[in-house]
Amino acid sequence: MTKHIKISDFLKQHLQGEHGVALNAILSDVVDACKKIAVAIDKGAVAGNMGSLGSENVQGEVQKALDVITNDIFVEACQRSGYVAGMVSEELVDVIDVADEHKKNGDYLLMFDPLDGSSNVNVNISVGTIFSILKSASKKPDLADYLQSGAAQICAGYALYGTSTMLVFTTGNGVNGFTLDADSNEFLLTHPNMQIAKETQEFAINMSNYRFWREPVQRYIDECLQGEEGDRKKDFNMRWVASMVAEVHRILVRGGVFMYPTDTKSRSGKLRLMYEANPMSFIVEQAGGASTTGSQRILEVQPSGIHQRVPVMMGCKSEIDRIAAYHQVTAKRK
Ligand SMILES: O=P(O)(O)OC[C@H]1O[C@](O)(COP(=O)(O)O)[C@@H](O)[C@@H]1O
Ligand SMILES: [Mg+2]
Ligand SMILES: [Mg+2]
Repeated sequence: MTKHIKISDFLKQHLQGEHGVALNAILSDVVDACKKIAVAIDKGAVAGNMGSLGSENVQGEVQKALDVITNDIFVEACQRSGYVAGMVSEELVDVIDVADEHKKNGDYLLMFDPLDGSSNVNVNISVGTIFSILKSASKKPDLADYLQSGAAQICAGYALYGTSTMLVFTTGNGVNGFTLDADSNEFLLTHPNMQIAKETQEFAINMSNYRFWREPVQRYIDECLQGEEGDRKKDFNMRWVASMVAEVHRILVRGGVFMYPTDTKSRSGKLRLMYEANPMSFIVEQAGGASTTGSQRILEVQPSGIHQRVPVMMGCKSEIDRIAAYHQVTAKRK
């Protein structure tokens, strides 16, 4: 059997330089949180974790019990290192100020979606956790410290609770994937230097929104559907898991594009910039892919709010360039 490197050894070996010590400590806490979340999800109905609560989150979405449980696990675990000054969670309206006694060297910010794809949780389909780390200008961050573009991220990653539990992350030096070994309860490096395939014949989009999309998105999908008989001269396959983490992971492993564009029902898009689109865009770009709103590289979007939404198209670079070009054609015509 191949001997895989443990994530703790990988962090020690690879995280050096300005942020090395802090990232090592923060990521160790993230690893711990994701292991605990995996257990909570795994226990499922046995622990009574699978229902909906009466409450709504900041996005007006009905909260599942696991949305709240996973949020609490993440917040609790990730203030231990002493390096995190504040956090933003999909599940909480306001920023989370980390108490002073936990802020030894706390000038890093952690944005996260504790449970991505939560509509899949009680039908036993893969879900995930997404996180992004920024450096704060101050140990007592104000709103402006949080509102940095995705290009400023120093680390981003996700955990996927699927057929295996995996942790995938980047610190701006490629993308590495680790699988949780149930025997040792350690994440082991199984997917070094993940790269997105240069060509693809697979797209992921919620087709039920077709009639609400703008013209460039309809054009791109129409051409995929025309297959061999159309301009693309090849057949395309489609997937839609409805968990962004699972879709992006599939794209890292076997290629493709993922799209949640703006449409006439949700004019700003559905996905959240700071803890969904930005971290996934950083990972996708680091794996050789691309990511756009249609008119702008996602990592260059200047946030105006911590829960801001954004249209998202990401994956295989040549396909994303094509989609962006279709948006330009429409924009020029106006
Ligand atoms: O149900 P829809 O409209 O297809 O949306 C699916 C999308 O919504 C999300 O589930 C949003 O994530 P949350 O579960 O964290 O709200 C994405 O993961 C996924 O791509
Ligand atoms: Mg999500
Ligand atoms: Mg969520």
